[in-house]
Amino acid sequence: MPVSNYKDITYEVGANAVRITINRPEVFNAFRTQTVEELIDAFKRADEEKSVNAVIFGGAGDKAFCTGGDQKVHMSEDGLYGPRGLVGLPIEELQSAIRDCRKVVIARVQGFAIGGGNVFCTICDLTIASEKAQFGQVGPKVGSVDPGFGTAYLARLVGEKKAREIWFLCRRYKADEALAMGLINKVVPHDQLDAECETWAAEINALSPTAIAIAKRSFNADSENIRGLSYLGIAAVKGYYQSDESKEGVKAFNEKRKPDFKKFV
Ligand SMILES: CC(C)(COP(=O)(O)OP(=O)(O)OC[C@H]1O[C@@H](n2cnc3c(N)ncnc32)[C@H](O)[C@@H]1OP(=O)(O)O)[C@@H](O)C(=O)NCCC(=O)NCCSC(=O)CCC(=O)c1ccccc1C(=O)O
Repeated sequence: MPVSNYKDITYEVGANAVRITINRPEVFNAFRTQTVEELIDAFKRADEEKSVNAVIFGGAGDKAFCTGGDQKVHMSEDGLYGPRGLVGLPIEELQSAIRDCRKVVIARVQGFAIGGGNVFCTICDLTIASEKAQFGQVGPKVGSVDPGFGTAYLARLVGEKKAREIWFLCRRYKADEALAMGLINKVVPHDQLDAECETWAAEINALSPTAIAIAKRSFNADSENIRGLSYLGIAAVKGYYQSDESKEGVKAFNEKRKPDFKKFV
């Protein structure tokens, strides 16, 4: 797919990094099938980019990095997002593309990193956040769950107790709390976020690309079993998405009311 055909994202090659940006600020950079397809294409393209060692992955506008799956699109009869992948958008392929990309992927988080957006922060190699950023999971509140990297790998970053708290309470965490729990690498004043990301990318760009690629593969190897778990788990989520219990979560979010899950159990 040529870069000029991207509708939901932008792709730019800078001096120190490729910048991949979700460009759907009107829905807080939530993703739909098209967004995920374009992101897969972009991360594969970045993997081949010879001039830089890093990717800066962000979301357009000031409000959100990414708030996960687009809940307006998810209001479908069959409970799925569309025609591709296990749940109608190939999120499992995108998570793999980010991990398989030989560049250091830096999440640039200026606002909300919620749901699947929080999973992106978990998977990216590094995360740099503005002091205005907020992190959290909403899955069990809106009829969803990530049964792979968003849970099992999250526990490796923040520890089992904290990971369970994140999923079982669905609270929001400020940037300094995310830093303290090990979810992110650095918090900076809002207006210094881009400069900080660029500084990190420039440092990385001075290093050996092959050594970096081997180090990334080696880090990944130790948690590679989670990819298998993820594929099986997301296949199970497909069945859950088709249930009335899950559909109630999506409907309630869109109707701006509290969900009533108990009536479906
Ligand atoms: C981000 C919020 C906390 C912001 O709250 P607030 O400031 O009160 O603003 P709102 O009024 O709620 O939102 C403003 C505006 O934006 C729209 N919006 C926000 N997020 C979304 C979204 N994800 N989809 C569609 N639209 C969104 C909102 O509707 C408002 O628009 P109006 O037109 O003005 O009404 C809060 O908004 C929030 O919590 N958002 C998150 C919503 C959510 O449910 N996200 C999806 C979670 S589930 C998921 O991401 C799974 C996706 C997936 O593909 C997957 C599947 C299976 C396994 C794994 C995965 C995976 O890992 O991704």
